Amino acid sequence: MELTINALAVAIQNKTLVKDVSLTVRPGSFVGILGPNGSGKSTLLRTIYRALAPQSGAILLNREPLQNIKIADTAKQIGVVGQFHSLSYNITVLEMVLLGRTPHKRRLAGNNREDYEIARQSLQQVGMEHFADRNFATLSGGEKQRIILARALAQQPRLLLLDEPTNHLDIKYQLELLAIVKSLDISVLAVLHDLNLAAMYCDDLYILKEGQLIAGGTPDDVLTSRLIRQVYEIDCHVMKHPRTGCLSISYCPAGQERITG
Ligand SMILES: Nc1ncnc2c1ncn2[C@@H]1O[C@H](COP(=O)(O)OP(=O)(O)OP(=O)(O)O)[C@@H](O)[C@H]1O
Repeated sequence: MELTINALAVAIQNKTLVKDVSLTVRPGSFVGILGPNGSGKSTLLRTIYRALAPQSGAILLNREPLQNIKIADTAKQIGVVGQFHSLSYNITVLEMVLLGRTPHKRRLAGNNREDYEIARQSLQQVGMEHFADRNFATLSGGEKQRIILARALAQQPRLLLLDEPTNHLDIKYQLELLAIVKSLDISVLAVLHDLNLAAMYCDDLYILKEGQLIAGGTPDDVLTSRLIRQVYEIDCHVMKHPRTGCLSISYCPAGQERITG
């Protein structure tokens, strides 16, 4: 699925939080949105999944304006993994993942064999199949985050929107989660904070600052020390990782050339 955003503006309480944003997520590509805290990343994502209405501009799915698509149809096509908010529903993990099947079912219809199979496969994809019968509320933050991804996978979306999906995960699971997402043959738009993870997994990156896009392109194009300084007001060293060939960024706190020695 192709996502196109043209000259989008979003305002809340008369304050414009997203200004003139245009970007494209090509079918099957993994696109990252980066930017400092409060730069409008979540606001942009929430507008795409229709939790907020745009002030102006257009959002198109496969060139069809979003407002022409029924909400029930967008629910089938767009999966969302939002920011972690210590969810503690008192249901089993399998029941939580089965909720991902809801947009595909008639109202009040129960889960059928296919729903169970898809839910168990999704649990397997995130390495959590042995947690199926556990009470969701008793999981750790990182375990919950993986189950929420499994729920989105069970939805079998054609576009996945992720808001800081690696929050609460240790580094092994950060890498694993992004590798799972990358291996899916669907379009992904993810808000990320970790520039190194973005460099490793994203095909394209866009950088937001104060609601405006200030750069877009491949990680090699975007993640320059000059741009990182402009956006985050820090010094850094950017090099190619000798094993992965991806950009690798190390940070130098402002005004400190050496911390030890
Ligand atoms: N409902 C709201 N009412 C008023 N201001 C809001 C509302 N939602 C967001 N904002 C403000 O809009 C700005 C952008 O918020 P947003 O959550 O989109 O930023 P973000 O880039 O995702 O930030 P972070 O990296 O900290 O998660 C922030 O200054 C925030 O305080």
